[in-house]
Amino acid sequence: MALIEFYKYQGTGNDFVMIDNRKLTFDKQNLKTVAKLCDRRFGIGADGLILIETSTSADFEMVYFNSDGSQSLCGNGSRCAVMFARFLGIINNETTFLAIDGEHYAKIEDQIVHLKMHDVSDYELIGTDYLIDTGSPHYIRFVEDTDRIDPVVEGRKVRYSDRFSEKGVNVNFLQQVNNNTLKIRTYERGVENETLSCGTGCTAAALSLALKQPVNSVNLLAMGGQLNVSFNRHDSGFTDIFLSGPAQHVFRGQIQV
Ligand SMILES: N[C@@H](CCC[C@H](N)C(=O)O)C(=O)O
Repeated sequence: MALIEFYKYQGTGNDFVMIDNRKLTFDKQNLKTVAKLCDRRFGIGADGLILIETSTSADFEMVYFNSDGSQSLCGNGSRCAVMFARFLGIINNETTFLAIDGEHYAKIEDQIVHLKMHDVSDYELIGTDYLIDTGSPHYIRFVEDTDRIDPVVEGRKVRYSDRFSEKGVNVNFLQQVNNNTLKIRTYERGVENETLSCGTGCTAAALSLALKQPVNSVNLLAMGGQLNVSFNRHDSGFTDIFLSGPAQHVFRGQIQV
């Protein structure tokens, strides 16, 4: 039995258990422990778990796990990790850190974390839906009214379809509110449920709107709050993509595992 000290953070309702693992005391091969800590009944409860570790090439490394123990890039988790790294005294208001897809720059301004995402040059049109990888793969579907769909039922149809069942995909439902505003609901693989917000999903959503009309800054109204995605559009794709929004400490504690 070990006693683990943790912090709980949330970014627009996407919630994470955060652990300072600079001394490598947390065994990250033990995915059962990851899943247990994220369990909302038998553990702390979270959409994912993040370890902050040291890096030789950047300010720190963020190691992200979905609540089932699988790994990918997490946009909201990255924003929370930046806030946590500042709390730990590793950084001030600007940083370059490592995530599963490589290096990211971020800055904190007035409690808002601006996270630079990698350039996106590729997408696929599937009927009227889009498939865009923003560090994690996102299936995008525009709908009339996001309040009138069940993201779990509809999301699972796509996520477990023949094409995606093996590796999974996140499924986003978008409703266009005005020229540069989208309502969004997301079914996340690895959580296998709707989450209140998904940063890489909001990024993919904003880029998909830009594929339909000229826009370079999009407001995303997620179930757990508001995010903004800004970018430059070129013939070859999208650069200077920033995901911006709040990230907050919720509570801290200790748990026996
Ligand atoms: N909530 C995240 C995305 C986390 C990864 C995703 N579930 C996947 O496995 O692809 C975000 O804010 O980007």
